[in-house]
Amino acid sequence: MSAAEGPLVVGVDSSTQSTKALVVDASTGRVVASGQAPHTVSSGAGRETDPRQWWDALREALRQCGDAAHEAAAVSVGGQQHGLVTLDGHGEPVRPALLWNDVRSAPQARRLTEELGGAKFWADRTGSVPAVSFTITKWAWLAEHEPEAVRATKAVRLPHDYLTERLTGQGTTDRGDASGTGWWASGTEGYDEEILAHVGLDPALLPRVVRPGEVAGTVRDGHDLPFSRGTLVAPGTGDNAAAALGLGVRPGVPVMSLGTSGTVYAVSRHRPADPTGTVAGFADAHGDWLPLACTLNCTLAVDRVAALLGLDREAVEPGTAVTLLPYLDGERTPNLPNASGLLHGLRHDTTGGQLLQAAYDGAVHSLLGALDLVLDEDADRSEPLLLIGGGARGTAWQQTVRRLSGRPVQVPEAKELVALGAAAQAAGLLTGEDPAAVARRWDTAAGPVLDAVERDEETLARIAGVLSDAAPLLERPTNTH
Ligand SMILES: Nc1ncnc2c1ncn2[C@@H]1O[C@H](COP(=O)(O)OP(=O)(O)O)[C@@H](O)[C@H]1O
Ligand SMILES: O=C(CO)[C@@H](O)[C@H](O)COP(=O)(O)O
Repeated sequence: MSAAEGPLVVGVDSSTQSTKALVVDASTGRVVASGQAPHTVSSGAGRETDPRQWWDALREALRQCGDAAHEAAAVSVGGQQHGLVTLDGHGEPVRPALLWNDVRSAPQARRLTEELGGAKFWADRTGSVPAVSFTITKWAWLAEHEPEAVRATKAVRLPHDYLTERLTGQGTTDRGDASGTGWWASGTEGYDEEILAHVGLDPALLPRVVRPGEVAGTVRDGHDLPFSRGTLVAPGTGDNAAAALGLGVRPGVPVMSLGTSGTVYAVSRHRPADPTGTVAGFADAHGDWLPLACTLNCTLAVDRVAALLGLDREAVEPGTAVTLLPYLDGERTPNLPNASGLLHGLRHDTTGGQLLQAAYDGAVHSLLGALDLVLDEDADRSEPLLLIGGGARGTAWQQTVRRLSGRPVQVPEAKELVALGAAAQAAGLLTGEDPAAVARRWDTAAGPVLDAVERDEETLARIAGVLSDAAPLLERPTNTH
């Protein structure tokens, strides 16, 4: 390995299934070392992870990076959005974190929306109508189901805040991740005291919101990570905002991420406020906005269908007339938290490969339905769709997105765009540059462009028809939720 040209920085992606760490040369963007370690998510009715697993996974991922991590001059943590981390007076978790894909708080999401002036009030005030993923719905669920846990809580954090605080000893967050809580007012860019009072959450329990470009703190003594005391710690952010930074996207460029969650988003200069709730009006980590739509069922759901069929995930076959709505975890886009998977149109001659293709089609249909809504009106519709996340490696995913979007699709060669975005934020702290400009200098979005093909309108219309006709079934709770 050749010597680095500039200082080294560390970028972390603590996402739902695993933690990834990259040591990056701040001058060139070259990844000098990397590591990855898994965490577990509970199954059954809820989705929970003990936050201490994230710390242990971070330690293991950094161990895999070897000596390079010791030399880092700055570090930044990107993390899965929305998770509710409740800490006691010693900074220890009161209980496991409730994750973004835990749908038990669906009644609380509905109730909160109604109690405080309806969907338009929420969209105007916070940028988003609270969906089942949002932190505020989880806090309301906890208050109702485990009041003793709420009483024991002395600090409320998001996943990336938890890790950053263990590094610095200070409770901080950033505008990107704060905008996914439901208690951050996007108009004033501060905590919304009326909303907090409504859910009985003392603002003193919340972290300080660090501004873009500001230092969150420095690495403290007494931790078990390979950083030196005094290493700069950047604000960090939610994983989607980190990936937007990591791609250096300019307003109007659409991104689709295929991971545990599926997301579509674009940077915008305008503060979003969609009262239908399809688009979440998040802030980005940069000072702009990140209108975004998110599905709960993406790579894990399609991989599950492949496993049930005993097929490799690439063993798709064309010509399907089957519709598979892969809502194995309930769904958020469309807003059907009680839904389960639904299959329609099965015939004697349907093959396993066609069923698998139907699962891909169903997952991608949900995301594409929201794509136009996250883009500003004046966005250039011929701009390639940037495809990222673990699923973007798969040919079946790439071809499905291409066929159903009718757009050119660009697949960046860089694999870990969330961790790269965090690294760009850390590098920006050292050099005083805009982190998105750092990422553009690193050329992180470079990769092959698959030309546009004619959009498969027939499949899109068939799926939309089944979705609409099956609405009462999809709204009905099943006995597993
Ligand atoms: N070569 C591949 N083809 C298709 N899917 C893949 C491939 N490699 C990984 N994946 C999928 O990527 C997912 C993990 O993506 P990732 O973006 O790391 O998830 P998350 O950030 O949500 O933890 C896995 O669920 C797996 O199904
Ligand atoms: O809830 C959302 C976005 O609103 C998810 O995108 C989470 O941020 C989880 O991300 P991954 O672990 O799938 O990357």
